[in-house]
Amino acid sequence: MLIRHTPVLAALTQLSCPVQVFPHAGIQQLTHTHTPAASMPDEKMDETKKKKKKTAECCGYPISIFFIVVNEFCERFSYYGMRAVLVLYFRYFLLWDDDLATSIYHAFVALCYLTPILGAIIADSWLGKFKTIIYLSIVYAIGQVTMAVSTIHDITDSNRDGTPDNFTFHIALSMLGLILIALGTGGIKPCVAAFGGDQFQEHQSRQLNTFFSVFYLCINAGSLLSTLITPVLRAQECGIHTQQQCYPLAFGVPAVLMVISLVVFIAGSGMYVKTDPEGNIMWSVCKCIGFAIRNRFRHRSSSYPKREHWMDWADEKYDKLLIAQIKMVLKVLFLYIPLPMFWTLFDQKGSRWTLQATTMSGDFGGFILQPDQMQTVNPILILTMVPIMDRLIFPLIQKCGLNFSPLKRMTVGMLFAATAFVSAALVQIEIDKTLPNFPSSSESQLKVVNMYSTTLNVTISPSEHLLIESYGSSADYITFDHQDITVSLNTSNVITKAFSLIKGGRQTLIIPSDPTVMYLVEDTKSKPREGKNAIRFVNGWTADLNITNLDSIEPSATTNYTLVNQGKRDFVLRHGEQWCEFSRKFGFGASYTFLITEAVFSSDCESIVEVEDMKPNSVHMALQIPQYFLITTGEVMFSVTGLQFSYSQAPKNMKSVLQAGWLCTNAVGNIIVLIVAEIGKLPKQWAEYVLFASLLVAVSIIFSIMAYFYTYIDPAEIEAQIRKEQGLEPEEKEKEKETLEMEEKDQKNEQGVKQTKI
Ligand SMILES: N[C@@H](Cc1ccccc1)C(=O)N[C@@H](Cc1ccccc1)C(=O)O
Repeated sequence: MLIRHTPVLAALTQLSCPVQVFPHAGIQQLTHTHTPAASMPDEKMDETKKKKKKTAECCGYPISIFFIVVNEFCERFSYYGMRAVLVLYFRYFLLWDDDLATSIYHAFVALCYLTPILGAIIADSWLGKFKTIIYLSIVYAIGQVTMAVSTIHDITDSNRDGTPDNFTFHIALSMLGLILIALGTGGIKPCVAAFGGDQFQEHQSRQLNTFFSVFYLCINAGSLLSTLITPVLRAQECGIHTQQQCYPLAFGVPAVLMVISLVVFIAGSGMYVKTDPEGNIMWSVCKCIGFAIRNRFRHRSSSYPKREHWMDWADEKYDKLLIAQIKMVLKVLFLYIPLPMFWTLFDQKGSRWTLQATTMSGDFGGFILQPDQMQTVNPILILTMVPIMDRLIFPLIQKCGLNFSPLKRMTVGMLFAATAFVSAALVQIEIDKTLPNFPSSSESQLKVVNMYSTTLNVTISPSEHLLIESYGSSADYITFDHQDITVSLNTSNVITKAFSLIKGGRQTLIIPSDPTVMYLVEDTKSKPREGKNAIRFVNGWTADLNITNLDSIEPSATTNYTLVNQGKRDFVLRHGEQWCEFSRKFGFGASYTFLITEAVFSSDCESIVEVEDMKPNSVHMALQIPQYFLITTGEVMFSVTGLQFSYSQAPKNMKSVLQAGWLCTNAVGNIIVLIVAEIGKLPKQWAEYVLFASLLVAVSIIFSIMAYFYTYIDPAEIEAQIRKEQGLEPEEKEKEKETLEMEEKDQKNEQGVKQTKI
């Protein structure tokens, strides 16, 4: 176990404070007869006692915890539910393009994890955690309601055509809503976990650790339910004048959940242990750090004796306790420097891994999984793995006599995340084997479709000779390293035509019933998005046709691609009184051209020919389960432990600040994802996965070295000890300060300063 006896710890052990191992947390904690309250002034101690008496317990847990975990469940439902439909709202309601929609989405997520700093400062320096949670939850709920209102298209749809008439209004309102939500969700995030921790008393350290696991379970139960429910709500149709996708319901339910979350939190108000902030702590911290730096600079000459820690240069002016607390926080924040790399990998499961899933098959026999639904595997695994880890794995490791301290757990968590990316790379290699051979930027690809009544001999200069039967196509795309081609058809007389192909593109040459008007159409050159199928029709019938959900199609013409979902789809082809129904079952990620023959109506649509432009995805989405399993194991070891660690190692008055520091590592991780996406990618996706895995292994090695030198502390014990020391030596301290002030004036330093290291 990593514990080093610093002077204070040594002093503490001498003061009959036996060191006891709390195996569950893996942190050495100090049992103490001197509680922080014991060294407080009498009135303050009475107040604390009063507060502690009030906390009712159930099975060893404070009852107030119930309100906090329910509050967290509702809040996470609200947050993840809103997030699940946000990009679709940008894309299909505000009609933004893909790039703008995803950039604003990621910027919003990054903002949500930057605002915790603001919430923590407000809580620890000004309002206290309880009031901060209440006020910022109100801001959050207002944001959610604003967002829901912004999605009601009828507000500005004065001509009742089903689309909003004033987009500026909807954009402005939704941006205001999102800013309020980011302020609210981020602001309360560091406070809720820390406030939950504050409810526990000295004798409940085991329950305190279980609390963080239960807290994490509630987060994931809330997020799982909402990511399943809100997309279903969105898919409903609603509206006053015209029926549209029901965004108001999809955003409205999260808004209601946020209001419930606030009400539940307020309902528990009489039961909470509320710790008031000890003045403007953040301002004092900044001033103290500033003074230490300035003072160190002033005494840079070698004639001044060195001090153990650079913060000790604030000793002349600032309280020993404050200096010790700052040292504790800085030590942990320093340790956090490598952590964003974990989140950089973790957050890619929402982007890169979902994209990977779009190139796979989600047919699980009894049910179909859409690519973006694969993400729900994470909270499902969390719900099963946290109890297994807590009840089985960690106790087992402990029984084997292995020391699995929090920082070791976090390192192992990082390594799990790295192996998850190796697994993703292996899956990618399998997928790449099945992907079509798309043209490089200098190549062009061509396919030929024959809608002529007889088999045709097609020559594409200089050397391609094809024999294509009527209503048939060339076997696959032909790749050219030049763009200009000449096509010759051997009909009753030879027809020759020159074409210029698109560089880096895929095209089909359509030879209609009148071959002299043969023409090129552009094909998709990537897998259709979201695992959908791209389909189009070529009309070989003699007159205009109407096809369900497509525009009318002229004879010999080709429709644009339409995206259809997996499963059985029906199309009705109609011309005047004549019609027939055409059904096809689709898989994932394929592309087809359907050739409508002259006999379409007489054959009851049976004669329609299917040309497969791109094969359906064949690698199964189940292959992603190992990588999800590995990253979730990593998350349980890294994230749940990090949450506990940030609470346990923070001084009492800076718990929210350290929680915010922890959340900031996630914000930085998200920003790294954005930068990497912008800077560009490696040519092969699997190579990028391996690169990320290697980077995380390197970072985890650095982290384990830093962790080796970290000393676990019990902040409450140290604070109590310093308070005690201060209480015993006020005069001595006063004298020391006076001497040092004089010394500063004379610009002489003949006397060293006694230092205390935490
Ligand atoms: N496992 C995630 C929740 C999740 C739900 C659905 C899809 C993906 C993820 C989780 O527990 N998140 C926690 C902790 C966290 C994780 C990342 C960044 C900040 C916090 C949460 O509080 O949301």
